[in-house]
Amino acid sequence: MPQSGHSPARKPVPNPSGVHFLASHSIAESLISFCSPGPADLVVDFGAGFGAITAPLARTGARVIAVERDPAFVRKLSKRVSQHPNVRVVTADARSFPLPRKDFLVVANIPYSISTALLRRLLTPKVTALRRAALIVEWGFAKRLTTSVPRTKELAWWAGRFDLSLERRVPARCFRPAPTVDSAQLNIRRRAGLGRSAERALWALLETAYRAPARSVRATVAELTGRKPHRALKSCGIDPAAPAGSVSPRQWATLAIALDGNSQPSER
Ligand SMILES: C[S@@+](CC[C@H](N)C(=O)[O-])C[C@H]1O[C@@H](n2cnc3c(N)ncnc32)[C@H](O)[C@@H]1O
Repeated sequence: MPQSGHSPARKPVPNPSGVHFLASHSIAESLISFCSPGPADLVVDFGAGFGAITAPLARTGARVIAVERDPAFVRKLSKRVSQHPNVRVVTADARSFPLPRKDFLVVANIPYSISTALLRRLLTPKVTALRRAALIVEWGFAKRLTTSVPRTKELAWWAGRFDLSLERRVPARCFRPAPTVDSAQLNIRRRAGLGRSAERALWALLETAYRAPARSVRATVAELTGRKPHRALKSCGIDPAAPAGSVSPRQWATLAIALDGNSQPSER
C-alpha cells in the first residue's frame, strides 16, 4: 500500500539470519510456568538461539538441553550459560536430534518452518516420553491445532492423546525483529489415564471414523467392537446418531478408555 505524505515509510529492520528472537521476559516466564520444571526434570529447548528461553530455564535447576543448528549462536549461548552446569548446548537439527527416552518437557520458540515436523516427532509416535510442552508457534497454526474437531486423523491422534490448548496470543512486537504475523503460546499436556491398550483402541476408533466421517458413531464403534455401543457412548456424552466426523478427540479418548475398561479418564 502506498504511504501517505504524513507517515514516512518504516525502515525495514535488517535481519540477515531471518530469525525472530523472543524479546519478552514475561512470555518466556509464561512458557516455563506451564511446564514448571524443577531439579528432577529434563527440559529440551529446540532452536535455542541466544538463550531467551534457555537462560531462565537454567535458573529453574532442571537439566536443560539447548538444541541449536547455527554454530555461531551455539558459541554465544554456550558462553552465556557457562555458569550453569545443568545446561548442555548441542549443535544439532531439531528434526533429527534424538529425543529423550525418559519423561521430558519441551519449552521452545521454534521456527515456523519446522513446527509441523517437530510436532510430528513429539506427538505421533505411539511410544513417546513427552509429558508437557509449551511452544511458540504461528497463530494460524495454533488455531488449526486447537480446533474442537480436527480435519485430519493425524491432528485427532495428537489431540486425543494430548490436551492441546491455545494459552495466549503473542503479538509480533514481542520479537526482535518483529515478524509479519502474530504467534501463539501453545500448551501441550499428555492426557493421563490412556494406557497402551486404550491408545490402541483410540487409534482404531480414529482410523475407522476418519475413513467414513459421515457414518454414525454407533455404526463406527459397532464395526470395531461387534457390540452395540449405545450405553458406552451415552456414558461418554456422545450422541450415538451423530456423524463420526463430529466427535472431538477428547470424546474419542474418553470412549477409548471406557471401551478398554482398564483406566479412568483424567489429566495430570
Ligand atoms: C525463532 S528463533 C528462536 C531463538 C530463541 N529460542 C529465542 O526465543 O530468542 C529459532 C531458532 O531456531 C534455530 N533453528 C532453525 N532451524 C533449526 C533446526 N532445524 N534445528 C535447530 N535449530 C534451528 C535458529 O537458528 C534460531 O536460533
